[in-house]
Amino acid sequence: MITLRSLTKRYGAKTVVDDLTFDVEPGTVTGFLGPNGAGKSTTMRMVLGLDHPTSGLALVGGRPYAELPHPLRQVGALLDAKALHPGRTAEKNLLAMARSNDIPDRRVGELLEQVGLTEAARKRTGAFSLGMSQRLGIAGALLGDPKVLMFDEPVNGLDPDGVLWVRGLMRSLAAEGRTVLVSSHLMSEMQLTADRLVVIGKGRLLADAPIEEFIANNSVSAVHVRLPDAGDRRVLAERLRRDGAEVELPSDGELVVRDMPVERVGDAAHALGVRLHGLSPRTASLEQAYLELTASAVEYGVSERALGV
Ligand SMILES: Nc1ncnc2c1ncn2[C@@H]1O[C@H](COP(=O)(O)OP(=O)(O)OP(=O)(O)O)[C@@H](O)[C@H]1O
Repeated sequence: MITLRSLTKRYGAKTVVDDLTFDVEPGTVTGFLGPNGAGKSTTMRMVLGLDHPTSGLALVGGRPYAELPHPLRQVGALLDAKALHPGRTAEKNLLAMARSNDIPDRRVGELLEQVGLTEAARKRTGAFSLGMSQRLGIAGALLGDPKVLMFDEPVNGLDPDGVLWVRGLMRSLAAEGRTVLVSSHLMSEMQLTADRLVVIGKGRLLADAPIEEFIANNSVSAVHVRLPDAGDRRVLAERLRRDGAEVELPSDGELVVRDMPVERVGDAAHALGVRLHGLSPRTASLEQAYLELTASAVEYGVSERALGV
């Protein structure tokens, strides 16, 4: 378990992590999201004792990182895939990590195999592609068989096969009861991987919720109705508006209904005797919900004019 309590980090006058309080629970994959510069990496660095909090606490299994006797056996992390010794081989990089934490040498071979790097074991990591470095970084995180894992953008640079592999790995680590915190800007990937989301913006906590609840709370879902008859369309729209729904008529033969569950829309159509060709509830994607929530917390955004909207 990772525990943050009023965690705060200031650089000069700038507060980059601002009073963060949340728990990352075992047995789940928790997605850690936020716009560029929101403070995700700084938060992870504080959990790993690489940055010191200005105030507040960052604990792993109830203790600060500095008090963990064999830290790699308690918490594994991939923060920067290129933070390897470039002149050393993949195997030597992992061996150095293993020996400094009393981890048996045999784990190195096991991990290289698990991440698909057995054939590159004796290559210097300076010549590795970003994807290979990511795999080696993941091997390093898993080396001590830790209960807590943190991955900063783990699919960055991976091919589709690699992305699929990371997704399966995160899910299986959580299924083994481990605590998994993973940051990514790829919303579609997060929607497939995470159980829970923690979202921050400008260092502050914006949301901490199960993924379905997050989407429901931060987006508008709608019911799309298709009707062949224009008269029926008007009659149904009027009735639904009277019953409190917000109704749009975006194109011929279609109604978009908000603020009303699909069952009530269907019942209203039935009561009026109007003929339907389609009735479908549409839920917003995680991406839509995320953009809605973080719109005002984007620090390094592109103006609407530049986007041509
Ligand atoms: N050593 C430092 N000195 C001064 N400012 C820093 C330092 N490290 C980070 N920052 C600032 O802290 C803020 C948060 O950065 P951080 O890398 O934690 O964000 P992030 O959410 O991980 O962003 P990204 O998604 O772009 O990786 C940024 O404004 C960054 O410029």
